[in-house]
Amino acid sequence: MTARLHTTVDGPADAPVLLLGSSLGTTGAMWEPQAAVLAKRFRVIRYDHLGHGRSAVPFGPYTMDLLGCELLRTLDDLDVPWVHYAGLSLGGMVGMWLAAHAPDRVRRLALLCTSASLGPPEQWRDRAATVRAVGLEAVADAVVARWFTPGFAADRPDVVATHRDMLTAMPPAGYAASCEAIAGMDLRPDLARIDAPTLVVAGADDRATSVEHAREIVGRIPGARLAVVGAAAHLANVEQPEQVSRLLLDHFDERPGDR
Ligand SMILES: O=C(O)CC1=CCC(=O)O1
Repeated sequence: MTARLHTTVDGPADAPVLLLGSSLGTTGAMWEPQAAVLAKRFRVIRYDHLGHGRSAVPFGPYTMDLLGCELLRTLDDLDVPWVHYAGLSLGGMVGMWLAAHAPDRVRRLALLCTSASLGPPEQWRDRAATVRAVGLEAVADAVVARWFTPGFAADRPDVVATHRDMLTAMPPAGYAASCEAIAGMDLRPDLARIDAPTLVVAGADDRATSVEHAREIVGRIPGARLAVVGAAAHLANVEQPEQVSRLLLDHFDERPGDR
């Protein structure tokens, strides 16, 4: 089967690949605040999750295994043997899956505003049912309210509107099927197998995946480090672009002894 994920590529062809995975209800455009600065040092590949943006939208429900296998297939198609990987929220969940199930493909890992188990499952199944029945408008205000702090939302209504538009443009079937992947996810038993050096980043004001979720991941991945970004909600890379870019550049710098 050919890969079904839409990708965009920036940066030098001979630079190490940095693969960026985005949040539920967004596309690779979510990484716009980091793309140019990261592309000076890396070949930056952004992908849209299955069911999102310009990727294929097969029938759901999806699972983390499906999302992860689809990404592996995409790397095979692009002839990319290994990557550095940074993922936010759903992107981080897929990153944990990838680093645990295909350790030879992930050299260094950054997990932002994410969780290894984000219950209760019923809440995700309810959201999926609502979106299938009446579309994304029905959930958009509540979702976007968790993406940004109230102060940022008041200062930058333009940024909020751009991201809200991204969310409501999602194919409802793909968004709903992805909610079901989160409902069925428990990556906690996989985390001890991750051997890629890992940075976990939390937004201090993130109500979707709180600092406690980050601490749980740090506690289970050997050697993982935690960074908490102040004045940031769920889309911390959008709200605090410079801080997050700096954390990623520092973390993905090649170190002596890297595989
Ligand atoms: O959409 C939300 O409520 C927050 C979220 C959970 C996983 C993800 O990618 O976003």
